[in-house]
Amino acid sequence: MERNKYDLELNVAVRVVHLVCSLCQKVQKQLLSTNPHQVKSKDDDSPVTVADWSVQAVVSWILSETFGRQSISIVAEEDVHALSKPESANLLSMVVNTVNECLREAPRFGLKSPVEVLGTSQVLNAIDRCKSVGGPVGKHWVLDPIDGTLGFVRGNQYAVALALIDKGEVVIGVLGCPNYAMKKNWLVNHGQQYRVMPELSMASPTWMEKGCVLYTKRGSCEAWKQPLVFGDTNLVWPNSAKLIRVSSVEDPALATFCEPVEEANSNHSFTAGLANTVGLSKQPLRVHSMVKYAAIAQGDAEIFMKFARAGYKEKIWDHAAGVLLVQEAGGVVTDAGGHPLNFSRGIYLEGLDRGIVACSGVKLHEKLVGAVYASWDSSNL
Ligand SMILES: Nc1ncnc2c1ncn2[C@@H]1O[C@H](COP(=O)(O)OS(=O)(=O)O)[C@@H](OP(=O)(O)O)[C@H]1O
Ligand SMILES: [Mg+2]
Repeated sequence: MERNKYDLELNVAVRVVHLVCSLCQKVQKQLLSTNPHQVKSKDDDSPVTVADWSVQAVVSWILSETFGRQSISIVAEEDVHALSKPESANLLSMVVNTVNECLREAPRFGLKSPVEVLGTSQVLNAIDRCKSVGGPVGKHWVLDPIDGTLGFVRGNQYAVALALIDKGEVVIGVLGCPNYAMKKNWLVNHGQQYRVMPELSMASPTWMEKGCVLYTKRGSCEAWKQPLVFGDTNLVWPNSAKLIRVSSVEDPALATFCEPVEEANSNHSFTAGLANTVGLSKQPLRVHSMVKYAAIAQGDAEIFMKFARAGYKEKIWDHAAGVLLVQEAGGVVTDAGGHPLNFSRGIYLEGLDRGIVACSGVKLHEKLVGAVYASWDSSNL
């Protein structure tokens, strides 16, 4: 690949993810301290919040202004259906305010603010513009505005995930992880601490001072991590970017394996069986969102496995950014049959064989895929 190809796209994507991470932190703090009405249920009963819609509106507006509203293609998780209902009027006005507050801060992140405050219809249009269905031709931005919404409303881990697909391949991956500090024990402990001592945690000046943005470009064999910026600080490139790399642990007994928190999203007993077969001896690290991919990319964990129930189709926005980050940081990600994930077939990972196995190295990966072959027929999946 040409050396500077996608540099502009990557630069804008990293900046906008920083910008919306600051939005998310503010909304999560408010949500936990005061306002449960900011959470709404979607038709499938999963939660969606002011932050999901606001992040989508901000990212859509910035990308459209930068790359051209007419030509841009964005595939994103949220639609305007629930937000446009008459009973959602308050929520909609909160979203419009949140979007404008956030966009006012854009220059601090090296991005353009709108000349005038955005009105309700402009915000709804920005959210609604993200209805592209992707595919094998052309460029498509792929956004999960809040991945791990359950984690977000619980005061725990979540991620903002932005990727660019070109001709069916993921070429840029950016993951904002506002609650992922520099140490992996935050992954396990911080949600509990937050719930046990909410006032203390929020009063602490260091409470907000955590979180990072990871990013990479296809073929670079490099992945980077920047800390979030706080207060009135400007984002000045390269913002203390550090190279990240997967762990070199190959011994299953020393490996940490991550999986979804909710049994409904991945079969915990099947993965426990695989863990036993290959000799993983640590308890699984159950973490919400694509932070699981982030943990592998930066060497805090070695394995991520997800086996959804039969019939569930994985969506591209839940994986694109994280998969590229793990791969460019030196890891391996495939479906459970050992085949690469296919991001060229629309909004779903069509043809996915059983589940997803992401590892820091080939040896662990081979063992796990082999264990799936050996145990699948006797499982009830
Ligand atoms: N039934 C079912 N099976 C498998 N996967 C599902 C299912 N329902 C939802 N999802 C998708 O899983 C995303 C959340 O994944 P997590 O790993 O964060 O799950 S968990 O909260 O830790 O259990 C979640 O992403 P967000 O909606 O962005 O949070 C969904 O896209
Ligand atoms: Mg998601």
